[in-house]
Amino acid sequence: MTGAEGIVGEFKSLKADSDADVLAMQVGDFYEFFDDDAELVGEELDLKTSKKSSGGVKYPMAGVPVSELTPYLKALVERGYRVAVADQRETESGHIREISRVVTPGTLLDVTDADARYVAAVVKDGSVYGLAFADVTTGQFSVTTVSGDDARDGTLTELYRFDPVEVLPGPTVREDDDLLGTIRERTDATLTLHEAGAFAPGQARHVLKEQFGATSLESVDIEAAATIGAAGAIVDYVEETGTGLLASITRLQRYGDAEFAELDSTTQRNLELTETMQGGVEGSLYSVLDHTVTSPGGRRLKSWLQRPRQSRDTLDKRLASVDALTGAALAREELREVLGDAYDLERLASKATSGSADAGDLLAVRDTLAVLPTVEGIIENAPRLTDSPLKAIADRPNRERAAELHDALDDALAEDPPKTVQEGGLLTRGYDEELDELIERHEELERWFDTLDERERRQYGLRHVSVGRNKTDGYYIQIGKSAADDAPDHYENVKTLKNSERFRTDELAEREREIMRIEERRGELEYELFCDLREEVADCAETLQDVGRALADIDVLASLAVHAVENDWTRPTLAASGENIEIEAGRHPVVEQTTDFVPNDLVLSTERSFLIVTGPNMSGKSTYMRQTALIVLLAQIGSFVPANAAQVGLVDGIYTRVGALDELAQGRSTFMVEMQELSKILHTATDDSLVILDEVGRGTATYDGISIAWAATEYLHNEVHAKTLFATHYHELTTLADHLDRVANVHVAADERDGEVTFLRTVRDGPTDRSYGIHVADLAGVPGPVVDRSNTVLQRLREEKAIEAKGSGGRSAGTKQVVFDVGSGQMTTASADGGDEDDMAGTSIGNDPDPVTEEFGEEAADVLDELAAVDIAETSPIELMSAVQEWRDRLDD
Ligand SMILES: Nc1ncnc2c1ncn2[C@@H]1O[C@H](COP(=O)(O)OP(=O)(O)OP(=O)(O)O)[C@@H](O)[C@H]1O
Repeated sequence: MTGAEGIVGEFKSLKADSDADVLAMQVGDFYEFFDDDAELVGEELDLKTSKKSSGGVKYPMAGVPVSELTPYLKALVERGYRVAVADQRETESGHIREISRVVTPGTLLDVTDADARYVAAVVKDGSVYGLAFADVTTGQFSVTTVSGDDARDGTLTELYRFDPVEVLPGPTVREDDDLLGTIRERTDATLTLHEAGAFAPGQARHVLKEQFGATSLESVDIEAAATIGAAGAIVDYVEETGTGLLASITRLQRYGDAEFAELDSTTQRNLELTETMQGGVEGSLYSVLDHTVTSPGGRRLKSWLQRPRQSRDTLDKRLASVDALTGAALAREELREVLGDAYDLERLASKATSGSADAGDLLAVRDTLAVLPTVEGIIENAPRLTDSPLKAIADRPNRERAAELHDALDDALAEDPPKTVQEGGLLTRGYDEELDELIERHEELERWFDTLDERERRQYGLRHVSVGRNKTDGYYIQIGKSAADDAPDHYENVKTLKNSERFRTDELAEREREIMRIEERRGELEYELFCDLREEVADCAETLQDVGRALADIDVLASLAVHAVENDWTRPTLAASGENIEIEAGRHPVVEQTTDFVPNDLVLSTERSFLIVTGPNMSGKSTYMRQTALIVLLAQIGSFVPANAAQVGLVDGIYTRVGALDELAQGRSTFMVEMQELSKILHTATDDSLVILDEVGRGTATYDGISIAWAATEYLHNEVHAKTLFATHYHELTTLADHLDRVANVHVAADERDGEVTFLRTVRDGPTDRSYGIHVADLAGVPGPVVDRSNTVLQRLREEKAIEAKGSGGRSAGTKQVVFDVGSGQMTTASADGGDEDDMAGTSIGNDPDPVTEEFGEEAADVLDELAAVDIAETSPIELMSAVQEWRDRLDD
């Protein structure tokens, strides 16, 4: 087949056999795109397209030189396309073209950004979800199983955390439009429908055994079929792309709930861990905390922040290392300087295993391997560091193997190798005997050519003579026009130029043949030797990953130490779950960077586990609550914390409910989101969790809001027992402290003098004595009549309703039945001796209903009875509203 149509036909049939969006087909020295693909590439990459016409049909066509394909591939894949590459191979009967690989977002190796690039698989098996995440650029491969009531949410949280670039949904996930839609919404990932059979547990198990070996698969002990399916599908997929990346995936890591403290995607966003609510990195906790000097270090710090730990042992080790590093300033700075020379070893290992590493990459491997012993030396020379767990981190990798590989690379590689690997110049003298001979002979021949003009001049008395070489003419002797007639007879004229003539001789031709033969052989041999060397590096992938991870850990720990020293942070004391959280002079790690921060104390204990935080707008309630969450989180990644002293009873999860900024864009009402988040917290938090609620109930009518906030407080206090901070402007809620054992009030103080409010930023015990809402409106310049009218309306509203508070679950004998009268601001209580909830509900308010009947009549007494019988926790706000409306109507009659 020749001509455009033949090639286009071949292109189309190869394309039809692949499931790629775009095909790049090699035709000689170019990769060509034809037809629709040419148009797409032309448009997306601004590549010039031309028309090839054949047999009356015109085909759009675009091409890039073979050596320049990579950046185009990368650009296409980053725009979400799957690109198949068909290479041309010479055979005895001509050339054939075959698809050699399919590059996809999750299998793109040539990346420059520091972030991890995960391809994820999600499999659903009834209510159990299996998840697998592979970063082919570093060989990281993690799997987990999510089950239980909130499995779906948990799955989405994991996806949010890993933020994959490509997701392979399993067959049942594909049928779940809702889930698929949410995955699309939550990640920017390309969804790829990989062959359904690959997700089947039997086939998946087989593939995993092939990849990791039967024993290591057993030791990882994955039980859920869904998880096996997800892990197997990824391995199968990566293999199918043909990119040779599979070899970099050397270890299967399973992680489970118990290891990490729960930190759902909402909380990660609310606490602005790795990006701010507005979406930028600047201003996030990560941006403030990051002093790492390598990109793997930065990646590691980010993942620590997203995955706080629960294991005291792990955390104590990290803290001890940070502690040692804070006290060894000189060694710490030396370490950071040396680490600065380290490259991204995990990524380099992947490049080696996929066969795409060039000589520069192998030099980077060598140089990074050299960092390890230097790091060890620094640790050994600093007694504080030697005695810390840092030593064990540096000792973790197989150092002997790493040293051997380093030496092998050092012996082999030339110091300044070319970018391409097929032109020679990659390896040093003394590495290979044959190569040395070739190089020597080559240099001899070069010398012969270099001195040829001089010899010819001398021998034949020639003038204006020089020797040159170019691609078309090869070597030649050039004589200026004026002297060209003097050329000896055996000179064969090969070209006439304007001012000169070019000649060749038999001897020159013979030497030229030899030098070309040598050059070809040298290129081949160097390439072979280089490939062997690259193989050797690939065989050490696991060691390289270990070294890379150890260096990244040390980088993060040193970074945490730097931040602690520069910001006067302190080492927290970790205590068992359930123990107190006590913070002395705590600060907000991000706000303190830009503000003259007023530190505050906090105690959350078993006796005082629920704090209602009140205070005017802008006084610092949110900041106080967030700093508490962040201090706990920092302690649970093994970092020092912004406080004078801190004891952290480890938590099993941090849950937050604060304002939702971006949900409206996703078509859900703000209030709906608020309630969904609250619901999730009430369902999942435990007595070992930390819960932060910021103005829950604000998104709806005031009394609906108060009712919900009231009931949620009771539920968290009575049922969940989580350590909770709840900021509210409903200062009616502050009375709960008098009646729920573990609830206490704190407020952020403000000073009001001569109509001027000064924010003191100091947190004090007790509730605020008054609401400043209208006052703040006044300060903000709201017109006087509106402010005055607001005050009148507020008074009127206060005369309207009464709310009932339940005691500690109503279970224990002698609990109090509490009624808060919003109008008077008074609480009345009634004993519910030994009764269960129903008995209690039946108890009427006040000690004696008769005076009510006497003064207001029977209807009023009935209404009060009904009011007392309402179970707030079980009644929807709407029902409550209509009941109140009905009571009012009855009392008005
Ligand atoms: N302890 C502190 N020291 C210094 N500045 C603080 C402190 N706490 C808060 N601030 C500053 O006050 C500003 C307002 O704080 P924050 O948002 O926490 O108030 P808030 O009481 O939650 O307000 P609102 O009720 O309106 O949501 C913050 O942006 C911060 O700059």
